[in-house]
Amino acid sequence: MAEKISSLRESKSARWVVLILVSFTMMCMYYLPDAMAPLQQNLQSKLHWSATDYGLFTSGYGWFNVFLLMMVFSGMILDKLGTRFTGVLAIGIMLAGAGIKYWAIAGHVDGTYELTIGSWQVLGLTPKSAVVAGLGFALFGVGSEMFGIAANKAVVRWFRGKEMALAIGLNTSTGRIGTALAMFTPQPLYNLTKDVSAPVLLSIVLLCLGLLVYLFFNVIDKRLDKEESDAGIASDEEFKFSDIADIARNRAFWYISILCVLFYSAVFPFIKFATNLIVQKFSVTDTFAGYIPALLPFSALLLTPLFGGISDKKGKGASIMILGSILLVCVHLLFAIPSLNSFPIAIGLVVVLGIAFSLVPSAMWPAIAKIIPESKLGTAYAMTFWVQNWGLMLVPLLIGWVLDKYCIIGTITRVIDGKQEQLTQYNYTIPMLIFACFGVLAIGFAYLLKAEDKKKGYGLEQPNVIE
Ligand SMILES: C[C@H](N)C(=O)N[C@@H](CCCCN)C(=O)O
Repeated sequence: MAEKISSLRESKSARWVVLILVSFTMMCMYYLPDAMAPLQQNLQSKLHWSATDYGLFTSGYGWFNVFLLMMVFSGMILDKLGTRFTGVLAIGIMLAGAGIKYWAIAGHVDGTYELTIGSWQVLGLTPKSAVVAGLGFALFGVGSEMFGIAANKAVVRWFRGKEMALAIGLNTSTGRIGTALAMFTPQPLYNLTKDVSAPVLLSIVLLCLGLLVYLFFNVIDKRLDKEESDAGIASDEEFKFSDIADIARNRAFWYISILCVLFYSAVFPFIKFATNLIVQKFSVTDTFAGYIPALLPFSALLLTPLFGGISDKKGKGASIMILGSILLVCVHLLFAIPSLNSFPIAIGLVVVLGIAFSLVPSAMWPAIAKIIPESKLGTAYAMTFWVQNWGLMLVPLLIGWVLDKYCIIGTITRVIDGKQEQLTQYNYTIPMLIFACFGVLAIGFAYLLKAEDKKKGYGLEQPNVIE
């Protein structure tokens, strides 16, 4: 009997075109989450956001994902309706969220909120603009996470048994281009327009471009479906509720998910505060300070596919996660030392953080595909993202609160757009120690994962490529 194979999937060029299309959309989507980070001080002077308000707005990304279990629904939608429909739906949701965020940051929302439950002051004179922008970001977060799991599943579908980790690495890397652009462009855009919302508008344009490109992917992916059904190859099994229980029973899955929340909690929220940290600690200008954290996605951009390629050929996935977590701790501890304040040190540390940020994701995302069958992969990625979103939601809140409560060291007067503005000065030692603690715990879970792999034989330390 003739072997049932898909010629489209076997075609290297078709696989790589698919990867380019999905990754381009990923890049467009990664611009918005970090686009406000270089403008933290401008948000303080223009919209009167304190560090706590900025932390609240930043935490918005996870609100709906965490509390409304949106990612679990996203995983179900994905496993039931497929990557094409889910991807388009996700981009639509991101566009709606970005629109709300733009409206709030463009200055259409005035006044403050105060919310007290019993003796607990939940919101104390919080600018409405921060809350509404946070709600927009929350909606964007739903779409962004939904797209992330759809993209992962699409890449795994096209690359399983091939260059899977390399492909996931390249896909993640193009996301990093979006993050790097988000760090380089907002200050120049602001200097040009004097408008803090200009980067959000740019993100809306990028999302529309991403949508167009994703529609091209849909055309090719549909051809693969047709080819597989003509060849009698079964399409993915549909989502079942028992999938969640099956995945939740897998100990290795929990080790990866906990490692994921710890590791990413020490990276993404760090990026959100990094420009301000560098302005405050290393005494450089806002514009220049924004360029230093941009080195992080840049180094990750080059190294993630490199490490992905290495783990495809040589394996060692669990060990790579341990090494990445160790580097993460070293970087944050060195950032915490007050006397290390010369800016070449900041550059070096950010580059090393970029290495850590390449090692762990390049091994972590393919590892999930090794321990969970493909039919449940959408749900599994969704569950991991759900755990991770707790960190993405709570950690910025914690850091913003800690900064305002324990780290204020004074105020300075600066002339911004011809006006004298009072800007709060912070010492970032405690936040950096908090980030380092997440890293220490991440190392522990990476070791547990390695031990579990040895016991169960998932092959995390084995190569991915089947020659
Ligand atoms: C924030 C999002 N949930 C996330 O975890 N992003 C990861 C995953 C990338 C996987 C891409 N195929 C990231 O490292 O950006």
